[in-house]
Amino acid sequence: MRYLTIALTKGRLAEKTLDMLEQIGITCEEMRDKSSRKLIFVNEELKLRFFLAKGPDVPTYVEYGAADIGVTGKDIILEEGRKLYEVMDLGFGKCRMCVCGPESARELLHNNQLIRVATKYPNIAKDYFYNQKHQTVELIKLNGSIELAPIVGLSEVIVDIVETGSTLRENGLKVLEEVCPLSARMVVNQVSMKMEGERIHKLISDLRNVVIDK
Ligand SMILES: Nc1ncnc2c1ncn2[C@@H]1O[C@H](COP(=O)(O)OP(=O)(O)OP(=O)(O)O)[C@@H](O)[C@H]1O
Ligand SMILES: O=P(O)(O)OC[C@H]1O[C@H](OP(=O)(O)OP(=O)(O)O)[C@H](O)[C@@H]1O
Repeated sequence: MRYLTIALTKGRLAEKTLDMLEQIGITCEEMRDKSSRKLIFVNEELKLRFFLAKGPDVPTYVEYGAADIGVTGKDIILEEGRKLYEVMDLGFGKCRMCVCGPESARELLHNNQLIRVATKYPNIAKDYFYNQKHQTVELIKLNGSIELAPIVGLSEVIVDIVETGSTLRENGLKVLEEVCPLSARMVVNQVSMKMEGERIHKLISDLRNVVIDK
């Protein structure tokens, strides 16, 4: 039996992913050790390999087959647009992709004006404004602290993730429009799904029993 390789997302989603795998008997304790610099872990007994990668790299590993399975956020899947199967909503990491800004920017959105939109997610923002709203905007790519953009005058609005809303509140911004709900998803390489279908379907059905909000 060959090893199945699973790519997990570093950061916020990692712990809950490991908890969920543990609930179905797949343990990889070593991965919880934050002081370790080791990148790949093997469970000999289950013939599984795991590694942690940056979110946007997970769909890349899965599309190329370097990982058979991946766990990452819906935001990343939409933004990266890779060829893969999204097989399951894992029910954690819930948040929303939103258009946010000061209250005063609301009318700019309604009047279809040419506005600047700062975001870490240019593909999601482009699809929303161009294909769904039919509004021409200028997109500005940022890499973090997106809420700064409308405060310092870089853009009129942002497209970003909102979870509790505290970052917006503390910076005097509001959700102006909702783009889509987000959560962690399991993705599968298209060839692996055919070649290793039985093992992958077993994993999916085991996970379904422990997923919150099925
Ligand atoms: N409040 C939140 N902010 C950002 N992402 C969230 C939040 N809640 C859940 N998520 C999910 O967690 C993933 C991001 O986790 P991560 O910790 O890697 O954050 P990041 O800030 O995007 O990464 P980085 O620090 O590398 O820029 C997102 O892709 C999203 O699906
Ligand atoms: O609604 P909230 O609960 O406040 O969460 C949303 C915030 O969290 C994320 O930022 P992150 O912490 O990843 O930092 P970053 O801005 O450097 O990406 C996101 O980009 C928002 O800024």
